[in-house]
Amino acid sequence: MRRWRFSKGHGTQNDFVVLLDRENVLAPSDDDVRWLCDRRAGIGGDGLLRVVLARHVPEWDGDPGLWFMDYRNADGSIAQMCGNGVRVFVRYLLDEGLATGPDVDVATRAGLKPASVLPDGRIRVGMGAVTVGTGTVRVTTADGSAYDATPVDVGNPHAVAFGTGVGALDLTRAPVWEPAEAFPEGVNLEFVEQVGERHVAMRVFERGVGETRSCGTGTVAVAAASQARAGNGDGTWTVDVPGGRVEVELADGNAHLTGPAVLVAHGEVSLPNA
Ligand SMILES: N[C@@H](CCC[C@H](N)C(=O)O)C(=O)O
Repeated sequence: MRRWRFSKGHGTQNDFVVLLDRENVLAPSDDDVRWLCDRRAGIGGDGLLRVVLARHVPEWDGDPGLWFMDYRNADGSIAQMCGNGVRVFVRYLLDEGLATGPDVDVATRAGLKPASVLPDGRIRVGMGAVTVGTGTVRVTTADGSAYDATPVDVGNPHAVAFGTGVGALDLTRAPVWEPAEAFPEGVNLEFVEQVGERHVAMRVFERGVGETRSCGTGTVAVAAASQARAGNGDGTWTVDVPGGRVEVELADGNAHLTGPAVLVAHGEVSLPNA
């Protein structure tokens, strides 16, 4: 029987199982990830955050003394980056005494992410470069509604669809995009509604998960695509998601994401036999 210590946390209700694996010995399989993230059979989460020392991660060529965020989607797939996850990861490091704040650097597959805990408790993360693509893809939701969507790279792939009120969207099944070759490894799909000046609301259908209550990289994609579309100069965007609100600062092609991060449970889980 494998018994693992875990924590559970969320950032604007994008929720994660957190596993401390300092010396890289746990090796969760795809099935393990799916089971841990299963809301009925396991603990439940949109993804898994494995906390491992960066020196054990061959693809990391930076400071080996940092903590590496090994992020996995609920279906077991690996993603480059998770904007809400990195805040929860920082909260975990601080609460467990694995780092000292208020500034904490996190190693990720999308590079080094510097984070700071703000006086109000929210966490601000340097997300790095955000690139709004040219052209559009056509995204069709379950009820047959079709939207033009702008590709955006936030380290992981996104497509941001405009021209919809988010309340009535049908995300009960996965939307499809055309041409399919635009995103051979899948894509996170955001749907945006303008709320006010530099203020938008969105819903998201995440690659490897399904509809989630929030997606941090998605909020950055939405802010960048909205800014490009409006022809605005750099500035700070408020992004409302079903699970709360975040702020995205855009400057010179780079983004900072600020939002809450909380841990809600700690325990021990007995995994089914492999
Ligand atoms: N929820 C995350 C994004 C997680 C990864 C994504 N599903 C992908 O496969 O790229 C966020 O907060 O950014």
